[in-house]
Formats: sequence, structure tokens, C-alpha cells
Amino acid sequence: MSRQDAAETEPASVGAETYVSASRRIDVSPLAAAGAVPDRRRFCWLHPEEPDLLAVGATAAVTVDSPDRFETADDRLTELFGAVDGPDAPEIAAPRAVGGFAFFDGNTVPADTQSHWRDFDDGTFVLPRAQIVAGDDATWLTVTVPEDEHSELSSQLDGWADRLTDAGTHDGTEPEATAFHWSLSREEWERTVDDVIGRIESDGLDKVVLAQELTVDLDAPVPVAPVLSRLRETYPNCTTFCFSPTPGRTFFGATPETLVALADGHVQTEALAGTTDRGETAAEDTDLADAMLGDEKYQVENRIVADTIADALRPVADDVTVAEPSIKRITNLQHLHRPITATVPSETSVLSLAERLHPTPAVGGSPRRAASDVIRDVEPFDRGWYASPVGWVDGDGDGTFVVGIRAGLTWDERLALYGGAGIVTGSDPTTEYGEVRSRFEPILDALEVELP
Ligand SMILES: C=C(O[C@H]1C=CC=C(C(=O)O)[C@@H]1O)C(=O)O
Repeated sequence: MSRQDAAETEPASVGAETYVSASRRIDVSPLAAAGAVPDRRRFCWLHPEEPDLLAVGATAAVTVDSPDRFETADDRLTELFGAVDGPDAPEIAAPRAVGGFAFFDGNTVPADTQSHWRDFDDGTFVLPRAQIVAGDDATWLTVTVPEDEHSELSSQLDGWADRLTDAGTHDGTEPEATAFHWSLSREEWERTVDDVIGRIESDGLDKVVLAQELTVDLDAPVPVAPVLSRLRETYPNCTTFCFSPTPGRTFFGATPETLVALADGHVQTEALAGTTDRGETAAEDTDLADAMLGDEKYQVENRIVADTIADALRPVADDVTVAEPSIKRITNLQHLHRPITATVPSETSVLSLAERLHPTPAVGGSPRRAASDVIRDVEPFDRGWYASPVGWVDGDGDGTFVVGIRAGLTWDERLALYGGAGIVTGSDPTTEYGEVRSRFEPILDALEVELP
């Protein structure tokens, strides 16, 4: 086993040592490089407004499983970045930690369990062995190793460059679907929506996001890199991402929703809630969008999210600005959308903001705790990392987290897809059933799999 492999199976513990990194230019896109390492832990990040990023392997890992998981991750990542001797390279090439959190805390699944979310802890971050970031002018490879491998750094850079530009490796063939398993049948779903509306009315809740899990049996593993490439092409204004905390188990998708981005004290987030179809023509598209903009139920659904986000930011941020509702049009749907911006002091970390915001009522509900209780009570499956924060953090505490929706988990020859819809008083169970099915389209279309 090479030293690269040894470090991946047993990541060094934080604080135990120091690390060194070095960077050089490379002539391969992060997405193409992802296809060259199908057997590795990978994190891929194709964000519409950020440089493409691929992270491979793990020089160090931080896993957290306490109710203070965001704070603990923040502290431990600060410690970790403090132990990395930075590269003499442009800022864009600086090492980042990549990963995310489960939807609920207390979610850590024991290693010997059958749950398909095993290896996805309450929170997991990785300081990658190799990272590729595509800037405007150049693409950078950064390799980070424990200090005692310092003398090998230059040969490891060359080794990774060769390996990541190896166009001969592929992620496998196109699978066919052989069976579909729904967490709730159509009748059960409609009954559950009615039950949730009853609880909203009797317990004085504003909103609960109810989700479905659809597990698909396949006749071959999902070819992750080609699927990411199709998602990127088909959903260009979404963030296509993947994260495998262990090789062979990958959470991936193309999400329209950013939880929070922090860069130099500037915060960007959004209220994304309210859904309608795409029209067949531009005129029909506009009619559907106008109908949603003028509909009180959608306005309420979105306002709950915007108000909750703004209220969560105000104690720590200045200039919290919530835009008027507009339409975010993605390839298969249109959403009601309000961008939200703010400024924060320079010492604020993106993880502390993610902690304040997750879960927004776009994926949880309002009030947060009561809605979460309803979700735990009525959803007959483990949300795992569905609808949770996934993203990256740098040594300054800046970074971006998206909300892991329009997403699925794949392992062996299986795929578990997740989709939810916001339930408020007045929601129609049949409409919401159709909405949830539409959440599976991006990934199923990328695999050319049709729902029965
Ligand atoms: C919960 C999901 O979407 C949320 C994001 C946008 C619009 C939503 C809605 O209209 O219900 C959902 O709240 C999902 O895709 O699984």
C-alpha cells in the first residue's frame, strides 16, 4: 500500500501533527479529474459563481457528533488550518476543508449498522490530499501531506498530477433500474400530508417540509463522474456536488439552494421556497411564474423562510437586506426566491452562520424545533445528509455551504433519492405529491431512468 493509500484509510487526527502543502499548475478540469479517481474519497463542487473544485483523499479528517457539532467542527478546523504550513501560491490554491453535516444532530450511525448513511457522521470534514481549483487564468493542484512526508511533497505533486490527468479511467457503465421502493405509497403520502396539516393547525405551526425517500435498485453502480457532468450541463445555475466520506458511498446532486456563502465579511443567502412547473413556451413560463408571484399561499411559504433567515442573522450581522420575491428558473421547475445579503465582523466564520441558519424553513419548517419533531415523527426513513449543509471552508473561516437537495446517495448498485415539499395550511396533498416526484428528475434524467 502506498503512503497515499495508507493516509486515506487512517486519516491523521487533528492536532497530532503539522502539515505542509504545495501547489502547481495543472492542465485538467476538476470534473475530468473526478473521473480519473472513481475509487477515491471525492468531493466535487461545481458552483455557478465559484471556481470548480475537486478534492481527493484525506490527509486529515474531522468528525463531530455532538449537539454543538457546528461549533466543534469550527474549533477543530481552525486548529487544523493553524497546523498547515501554507503554500507559496495564489490564494485560490490555498487548502480547503470539505464536507458537511447530517440534517439532524445525534445522527451518527454505528459503523456496523445496515443503514446506507453509515460513514456519514453528524459532521465530517476532510483536509484533502489533493485539491484542484479552476481559476479564471489557471487551474491549480494543491497537495497537502503530514510534515513527516515533507521530503516527498514534490514527488507526490507529480504523482497526483499524473494520476488526475489520466483520461483513461472511467466510472463504469450506464445502469438500468430494476426496482423502485417508496418510503410512502401515494395513499400513505396523502394521508401523511393531511396529518401534518392537522398538526400545523392544532399546534400552531407555520410550516413543515415533508420528504420522501425513493430507493432504486440498479443493475450496475452509478457512474458518478459522468452523472455529475450531465447535471452540470443540464442544471447550469445549480450547484452540482458530490461527497464520498468513504470510497464507494457518495452523496451527490444539483441543488438550486445556497445555505450561506461568506467572503471577506460579506454574507449571501436566500429564501428559496414555493414551486411551480416550467411552461412549454416562454409565455407559459411567465404565466406560471406570475401566478406564483401573485398567490398568497406561495408568498406566505416564502416569507416564513425569509423572515426566519433574517431574524437568525440580525444578532450577528449588519445591513441584513431581504430582496423582493423574484423567480429562480431552473431546468425543470420555477421557484420563488429572495436573495438575502448582510455583513459580519471579520472574525465571523461561515460555520457559525451555517449553524444559525440550518435547517431553514425551506427544508425543515417553522418554528424550527416543533417542525423537526413532526418530521422525525412522521417520516419513515433517515434523512441522513439530505437537505443538510454541504460545502467548503478555508483557513480564514470563509466558505460556502449549499443545501443538499435534489440529491441522492449511491452505494453498490443502489441509489436513494430524496425530495420534500413545504406543507402549510391550504396545501393540497396531490399537488405536493407531484412536487416531490419532480425533485427526483435531475438525477433520474441524468441516468436516463424513468419513474413507473
Ligand atoms: C425540500 C426541497 O425543496 C425546497 C426548496 C425549494 C422549494 C420548496 C418548496 O416549494 O416546497 C422546498 O421547500 C427539496 O427539493 O427536497
